[in-house]
Amino acid sequence: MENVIIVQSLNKSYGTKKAVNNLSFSVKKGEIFGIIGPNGAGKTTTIEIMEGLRKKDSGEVSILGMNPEKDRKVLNHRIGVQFQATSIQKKMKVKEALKLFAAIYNKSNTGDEMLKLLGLEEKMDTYFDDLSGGQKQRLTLALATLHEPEIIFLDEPSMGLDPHARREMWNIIRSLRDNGTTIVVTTHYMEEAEKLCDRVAMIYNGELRALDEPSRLVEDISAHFISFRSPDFPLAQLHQMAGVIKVEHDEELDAFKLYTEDLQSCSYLLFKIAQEENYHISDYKFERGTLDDLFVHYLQGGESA
Ligand SMILES: Nc1ncnc2c1ncn2[C@@H]1O[C@H](COP(=O)(O)OP(=O)(O)OP(=O)(O)O)[C@@H](O)[C@H]1O
Repeated sequence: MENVIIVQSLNKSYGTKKAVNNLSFSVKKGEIFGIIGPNGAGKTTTIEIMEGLRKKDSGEVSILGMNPEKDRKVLNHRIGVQFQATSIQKKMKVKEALKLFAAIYNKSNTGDEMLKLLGLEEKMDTYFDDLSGGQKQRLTLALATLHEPEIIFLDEPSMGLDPHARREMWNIIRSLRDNGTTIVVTTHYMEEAEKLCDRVAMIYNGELRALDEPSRLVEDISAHFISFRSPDFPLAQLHQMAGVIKVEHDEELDAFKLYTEDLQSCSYLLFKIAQEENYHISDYKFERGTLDDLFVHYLQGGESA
């Protein structure tokens, strides 16, 4: 599949703070590409450089074969950027905001189909400030897509939305993708990354830590674990067990989590030791990790992908 975005060895510092550190990735046409990472990881800086809103220090960024710094005017008509709700005037009506953006993009229509999809038809005469959080987010999405861009950049699109509104937002984003639009989305909701994105890049301290389909990322060895309770299994013995990568222990609950490369042989060993030493095990289960687990693993371990 064709790459519509290529980022190569991107660097950006603010004074002595390195916000983006030698970052490289590419985005394929028609995918939902997630950029995930904790607060301050460099997500906004990266997305704003791609949008042409921020200057890079070094590296290459190609958006639809163009340079976002030099070709910004042309690119503005081919990419859509979802602005933060705070950048829209409170006393502007929905229809006025739509007209304004239509004028900016030289479009005569105000995205009627999109408005229907977003459920905003009834809200045309409502002031922006009187919309609910979900409606505001949907309006900013409508404004970003009015000119039918080929790529849409969304910075935390479901921030502040309740779970129902968040799912609605995901459906809208998926339908844009299904119509051939490429979507780049930053999020720090791991569930959003897992359920919405086709591929995710995990960044931390401005560096790429992992990049793959969410389901393949959680296939990562460290994302599998065994959980059980035991009042007497010595923690030190678990640490020494072959194949164990990490042990978590909740003393209050006598609960353990063993992260392992090999669930089967680790389980065999666990029960073998318990049998020989007469330790007690209960509530035993295998668990497949989620992106949340992987995220915590990378943050704690700090290993590179
Ligand atoms: N204009 C700026 N001046 C100085 N430092 C900045 C500026 N913008 C961002 N930073 C710093 O650069 C780092 C990366 O910030 P950035 O906003 O890109 O991260 P982020 O992953 O989007 O974080 P968040 O999820 O909190 O929005 C942070 O340490 C931040 O404090």
